[in-house]
Amino acid sequence: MGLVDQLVNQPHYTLVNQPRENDILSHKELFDSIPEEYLSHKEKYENAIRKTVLYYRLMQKYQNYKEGSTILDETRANYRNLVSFAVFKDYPPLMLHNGMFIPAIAGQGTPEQQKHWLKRAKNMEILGTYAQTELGHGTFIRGLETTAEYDPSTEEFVLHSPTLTSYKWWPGGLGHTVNYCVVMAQLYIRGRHHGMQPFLVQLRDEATHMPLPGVKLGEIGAKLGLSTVNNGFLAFEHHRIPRDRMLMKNAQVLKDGTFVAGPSSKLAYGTMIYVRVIIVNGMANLMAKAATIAVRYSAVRRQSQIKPSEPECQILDYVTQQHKLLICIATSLAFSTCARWLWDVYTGVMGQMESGNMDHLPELHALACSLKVVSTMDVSGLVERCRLACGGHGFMHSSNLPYTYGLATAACTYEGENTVLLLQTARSLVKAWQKGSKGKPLSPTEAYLMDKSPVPKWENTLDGIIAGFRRVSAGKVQDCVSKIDKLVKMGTSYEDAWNQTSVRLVAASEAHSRAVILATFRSEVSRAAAALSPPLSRVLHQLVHLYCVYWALERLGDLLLYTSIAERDVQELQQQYEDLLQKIRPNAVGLVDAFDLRDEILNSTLGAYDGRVYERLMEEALKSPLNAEPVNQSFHQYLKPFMHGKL
Ligand SMILES: CCCCCCCCCC/C=C\CCCC(=O)SCCNC(=O)CCNC(=O)[C@H](O)C(C)(C)COP(=O)(O)OP(=O)(O)OC[C@H]1O[C@@H](n2cnc3c(N)ncnc32)[C@H](O)[C@@H]1OP(=O)(O)O
Ligand SMILES: Cc1cc2nc3c(=O)[nH]c(=O)nc-3n(C[C@H](O)[C@H](O)[C@H](O)COP(=O)(O)OP(=O)(O)OC[C@H]3O[C@@H](n4cnc5c(N)ncnc54)[C@H](O)[C@@H]3O)c2cc1C
Repeated sequence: MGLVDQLVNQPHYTLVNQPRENDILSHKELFDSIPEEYLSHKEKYENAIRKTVLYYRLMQKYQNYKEGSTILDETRANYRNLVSFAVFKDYPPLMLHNGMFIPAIAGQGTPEQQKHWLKRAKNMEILGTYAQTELGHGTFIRGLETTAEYDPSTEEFVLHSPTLTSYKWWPGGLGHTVNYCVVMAQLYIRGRHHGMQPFLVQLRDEATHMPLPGVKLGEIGAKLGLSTVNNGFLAFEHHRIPRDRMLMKNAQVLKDGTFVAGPSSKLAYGTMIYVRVIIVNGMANLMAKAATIAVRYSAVRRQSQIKPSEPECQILDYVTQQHKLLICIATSLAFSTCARWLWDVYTGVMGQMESGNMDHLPELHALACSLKVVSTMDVSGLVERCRLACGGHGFMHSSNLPYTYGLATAACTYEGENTVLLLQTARSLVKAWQKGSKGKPLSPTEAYLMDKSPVPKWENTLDGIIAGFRRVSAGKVQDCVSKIDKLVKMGTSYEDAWNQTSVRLVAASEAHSRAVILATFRSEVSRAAAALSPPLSRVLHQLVHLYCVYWALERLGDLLLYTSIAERDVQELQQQYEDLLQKIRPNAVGLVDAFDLRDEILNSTLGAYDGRVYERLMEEALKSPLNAEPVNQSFHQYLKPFMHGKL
């Protein structure tokens, strides 16, 4: 399928745009008569639960969950991600149920455990989340304090939260929604530590929903965004669970307390790799949504004149507006192509691991970390740019740009804080450099690090730019290795040398990510474009070209340091960039229309297909409860006495 065909015909579109009678979005009871901004914190949550139940009942009715079709395939189709944007401006309270609870069982449970628990979870008979982070630790997993002590006399695990900082803190849906969860806890058997293991724990009575004895639950309070996700806290007071509740696909605990280690202790972290891979595609969706809103609004909004003799122009005709927004279209496509490529890498490595081959897990971990970071970092920044590009109306909740920013920026922190994950990829790059320097073969995505050929003459072509980014990455990695080696030779410990080099390591890791993304975007579009009409192929290649030139101009300093790019090349690149803006401008609206995001999914006064921006802004304004009466009671209660000197 061609690239844009993929956009328009992705499986989720068959679900979302299917004939009316089966169209989830045609059920208007899913939508709010009163904008949720005017609800209280508690009402927002209760309304989200109301819509969640409706939404999942319709999903179960309309979506063809083929028995055996894994949640991974369904989530990959993305329809849940997009359709849920229609029903919930923020994520639903059950985001973690599908996003991590089910994948954790699928990835960490034995076949028997999967058979029993996946069925109940997918039928929504039980609702779950993934509880790893604690009040005191999120990044440093080895520092997590929740314990699971095995008692062979009763064949049970005793879960306990020894300190306030050991309280599980953040898991979505944990506060009041779910009744089960996968808890990551430090396993101890007869006083011996066996690392972090996953446990499937019932938290609430299935009939009364009351917390079970020894389980303390609550929600963590108001946040920047995701106000309906019901992030909560959880503490255990010597809470006992049966032995068969440890998810034992990788490591096992036998009845007598014998611990059987899995092929790698890091397999317990597998759910995080899966989610990082999924997040890249989620970012592509958020970017498509924000770009559609901002580009359509920029085609409707007329402001000021380019020539005094002419009427006010579309703000999209300002080259500065094109500079702000056309990269957003390209970015969405870049991350959706990279997401599919990364998903294929992920499923390939998972398949190899099923047959015991762990060789490619480190490369997958490094790729998942780096692409999760760059996609969340770029999209957060560009969604905010879309908001700013819409002026005052972009600041309205009814534009849906502030909510979209909240969804994007949250992903910079969850599933691995971005700096920490870039350092993980840097760890892989330094190891690759050291390995390659000994003549050992490197993984496909890191092999370029060993290109010792002389720096070639710079070329202002896609090949030239991609090769340039690889030179930057290799050069940065080499500088990091040299600095670390130099510090160690001066007597600094490796760990301190690593820390003192960490700013450069993060930059090297980002450079590597950009080299991977540019190369993947370019090759995936070239492959897809072959099946497309020449005009469509041309505009997609223009977007790839724009994306590569944009990032070359954004990273000029690095290119000047590590390649032979010269001043005249830079002048030419800048001109290429401006020419591309001019070429793409006529197709800008058509390109965002090709994302095919229905009005219900955009949920935006500025981005609706009919362009009735001003009428929609006024319609939304009149929904404010304050507009129900001409004089608010506070005038008589406070202002009038105050203004008359009586308060
Ligand atoms: C719109 C966007 C969304 C779209 C839809 C999304 C749908 C999904 C819904 C869910 C969304 C949100 C909910 C968020 C849920 C969470 O946040 S869950 C909690 C997430 N927490 C983390 O990610 C913690 C981050 N910390 C870590 O991963 C580790 O602590 C860290 C890697 C930072 C360090 O681990 P250490 O134990 O200190 O290990 P090191 O010594 O650094 O490394 C040891 C070796 O292990 C390898 N490693 C580390 N992690 C992994 C892994 N995950 N998989 C495989 N291998 C791993 C590492 O490379 C080292 O290997 P080496 O020794 O170099 O060979
Ligand atoms: C919206 C949202 C939803 C979430 N949902 C869940 C969930 O469902 N389940 C769950 O288990 N967790 C969840 N989390 C928690 C999330 O996974 C953690 O917040 C994340 O892993 C970061 O850990 P932390 O908050 O402890 O930050 P820290 O790790 O304390 O980071 C704070 C700062 O310290 C820096 N830092 C930390 N370690 C290092 C290091 N080694 N080197 C350099 N710098 C470092 C970081 O870069 C950062 O700048 C969620 C978080 C958010 C925001």
